[in-house]
Amino acid sequence: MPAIRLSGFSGTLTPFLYPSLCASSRAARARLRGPWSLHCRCNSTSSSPAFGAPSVAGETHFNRFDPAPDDYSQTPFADRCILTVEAGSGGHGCVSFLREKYIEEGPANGGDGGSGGNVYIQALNGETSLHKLARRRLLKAGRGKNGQGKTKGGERGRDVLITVPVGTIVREIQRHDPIAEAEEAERQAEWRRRQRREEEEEAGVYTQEKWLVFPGVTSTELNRMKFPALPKPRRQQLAAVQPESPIWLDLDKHMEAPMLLAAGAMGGLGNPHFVAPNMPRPKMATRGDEGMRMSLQLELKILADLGLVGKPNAGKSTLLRALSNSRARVGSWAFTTLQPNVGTVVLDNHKGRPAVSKRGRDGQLKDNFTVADVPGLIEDAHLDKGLGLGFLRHVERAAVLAFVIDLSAGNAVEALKLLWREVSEYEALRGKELNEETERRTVTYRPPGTRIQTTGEFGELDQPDFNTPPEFLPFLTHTPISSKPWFVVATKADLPDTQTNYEALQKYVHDLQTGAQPHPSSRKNAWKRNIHAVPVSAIRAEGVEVIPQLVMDLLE
Ligand SMILES: Nc1nc2c(ncn2[C@@H]2O[C@H](COP(=O)(O)OP(=O)(O)OP(=O)(O)O)[C@@H](O)[C@H]2O)c(=O)[nH]1
Ligand SMILES: [Mg+2]
Repeated sequence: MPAIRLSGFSGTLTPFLYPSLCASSRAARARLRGPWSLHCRCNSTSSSPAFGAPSVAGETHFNRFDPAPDDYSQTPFADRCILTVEAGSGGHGCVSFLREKYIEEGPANGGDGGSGGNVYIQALNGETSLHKLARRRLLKAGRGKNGQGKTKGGERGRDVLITVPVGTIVREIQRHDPIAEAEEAERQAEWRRRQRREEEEEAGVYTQEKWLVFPGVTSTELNRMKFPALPKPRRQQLAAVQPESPIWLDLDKHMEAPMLLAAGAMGGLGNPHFVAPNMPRPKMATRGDEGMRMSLQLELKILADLGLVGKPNAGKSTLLRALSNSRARVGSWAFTTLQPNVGTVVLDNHKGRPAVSKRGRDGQLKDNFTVADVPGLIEDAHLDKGLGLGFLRHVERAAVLAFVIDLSAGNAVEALKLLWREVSEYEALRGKELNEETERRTVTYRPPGTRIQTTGEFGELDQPDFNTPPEFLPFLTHTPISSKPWFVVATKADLPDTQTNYEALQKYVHDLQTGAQPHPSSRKNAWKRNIHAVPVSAIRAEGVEVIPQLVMDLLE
């Protein structure tokens, strides 16, 4: 990583914005810029009006960085939704008998019902939002087809695949699992049988939800019919790889293959299953099981490389436009941005191929990075004021944070301190939440090999198997926000009388590095190395060209 010293840094960045602050050489500036420059930004500065020249009164001059309020594109976006998923029900078994010439009363040949479709989930890099799922609300896998005569099994139900963006968290809210209920009922019945010391199987009875009978059976015949004991509740073999309940998934990586969420229910049994010496031609089959139903809460926490944190109207969206091809909405009022925008900054050395030389968080070579522009943050945002928590959630996952400060809107140092106060209050809240969650998981976790046995009225309590070594739950981890690398983007530097404000900010940032000032988050392990205050004019795309290099170095 090329060493960037603050003194050299400040001098090399400022000549066109603040010529008087410029002290050091052009060579240092070239070193800082690195081999990259922005893919699409280079000639945009020349098209902007001359630096410092006041715009002609009455003339409306719009460009990419200072667009008209209605010049934006907004892709539909949702970062949370509640979804009900239903695994497919099984098809019914079939009651049928062989019919052939010269065979008067053929044997039973009803096929089994097909099993229901499964529900899968997959996090994909191409997905960006949960809005499609938010609209659907209920996703149902297909029901298995019924069995048919001539021992033809029913067809399987259609599977359902839920595709979500990388960074989605899936939490189970509630579930209705008919098989688990049937298993529980079976366990209770077993226990009662054992109490009465009855070894022999109890004869079954006719229940409409469980049994299907031959269509020609009359009600008197049905009353006299003997039913075998109901078969034990069954699950597909696939159900073994289902995540344990309650589901809590953090899909923070691109998934090559889908993951099973809920396996479809088994189909019913055809009448050949009930052939017995005393019942050679059974006139009954079982119905297919009902599919499992779950309510899931999906939450997308954007996994951008750079998160822009700033007060409303600070110029975050303009900065995103200046850095990437984004068409985020820009307006001269607070809360222009109501939902996060993500832009991609492509690093290009103008040789037709990307300059790939840095490795990202996952060790992969990176030729671009993503920037998340989130709604502005006001005082007490951590108490959910303004758009508060809704956006702080996204900041939490960015690898690097850029605090965007409007130099023309009062004391820049105070503004930076306020932003840090909100962010660190949020961090404290999250820490508490995480501890509670870790505790919750510790209590409910049961190591593998533990079996539930049933004795006593409510069944025997869980008896951990002490012979198998316990498997520890992975700790819930997250990088504290304050220990993430960060820097300051002092924007609107083109406006008059912003120089002294910038100088004060720069001095404060320098003092943070040297330890002369405490870190604004007042945390112990807060990031203090390589903090820079970059003056930019996003509206003219000036000064922003050093940001990609800075971000790539910090990402490394
Ligand atoms: N002079 C000047 N004006 C700027 C600059 N950057 C942004 N602005 C203006 O500041 C206003 C707010 O810009 P936005 O980019 O919408 O600010 P924001 O931080 O995204 O605002 P919210 O989405 O409301 O949080 C707009 O009128 C911009 O034209 C700059 O570098 N110089
Ligand atoms: Mg905005």
